Amino acid sequence: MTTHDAPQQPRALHRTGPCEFGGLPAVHLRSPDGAQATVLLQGAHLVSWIPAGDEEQLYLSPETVLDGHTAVRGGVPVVFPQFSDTGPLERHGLARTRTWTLEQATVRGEHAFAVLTLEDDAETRALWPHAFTLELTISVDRRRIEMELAVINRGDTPFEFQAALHTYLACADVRRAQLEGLLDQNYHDKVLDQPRQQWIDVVTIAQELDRIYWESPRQLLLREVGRKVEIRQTAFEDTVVWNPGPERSAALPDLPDDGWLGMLCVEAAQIGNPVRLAPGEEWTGMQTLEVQT
Ligand SMILES: O=P(O)(O)OC[C@H]1O[C@@H](O)[C@H](O)[C@@H](O)[C@@H]1O
Repeated sequence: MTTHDAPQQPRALHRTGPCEFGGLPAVHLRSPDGAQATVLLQGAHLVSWIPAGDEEQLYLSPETVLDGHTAVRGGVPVVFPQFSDTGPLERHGLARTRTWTLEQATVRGEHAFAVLTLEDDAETRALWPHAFTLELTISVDRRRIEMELAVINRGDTPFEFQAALHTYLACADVRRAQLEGLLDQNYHDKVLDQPRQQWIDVVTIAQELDRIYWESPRQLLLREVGRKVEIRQTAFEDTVVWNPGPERSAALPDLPDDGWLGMLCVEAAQIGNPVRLAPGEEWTGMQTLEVQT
């Protein structure tokens, strides 16, 4: 099935609580002021964020496969415990294709939030032999969304992991968008497979771009005509900026040929220094998006 655009009732009618999205189990959030978000249980994958009085801020490919186990193209995939193909696991790890448990979905004060968890099982231990709990808390209010990923070592030996919140921001036309705030930053250019330094303050997209900015600033700004989105991260040390450009967009089966024009991934990531967690320890990282007026 490739339809994601058919939540079962008009979005405005959804309240905070379990729902379906494209036929899959999901949870919907709606804060008292009307900010909304929808999260699939598969991967704890945020597929929609609509700030109060505004429009959709995330890109979700109309050609993504929604079958409950194939990686979803767009929204916010959770990457864990391996970034991309840097290790032996499936690309971007094992969290995005597994079904998480919805622990809580509620409205408190001005916020609506949901908590989803994933624990190791025989299948994950066969791939990655560690006892862990992941907890993703997503909270919306007004013009802001916060995504907090917690990783807990529940085993009796230490483990190391990489992680990312692989956010696909929607763009009207990415060729006219600017990502600001990365001046002077060192990065690894994955397209050229070379280390580089950012020598102008804005990143613009005209073709494939795939970069890991090391120990990046905590705050960036995506600017388009009539729109500014602030992107903040805490604890995540690195930031990945990715757009497939026209050729890869045409080659990816779950993205329309012109899909690259409508998206820019700005990912809060922990790649260069994998986190080492001793038994019982917990690590928490957060990405916050806020639409500026
Ligand atoms: O197609 P996937 O597995 O979702 O990955 C998408 C992209 O994710 C980015 O994080 C990587 O830097 C890219 O190299 C990769 O192509």
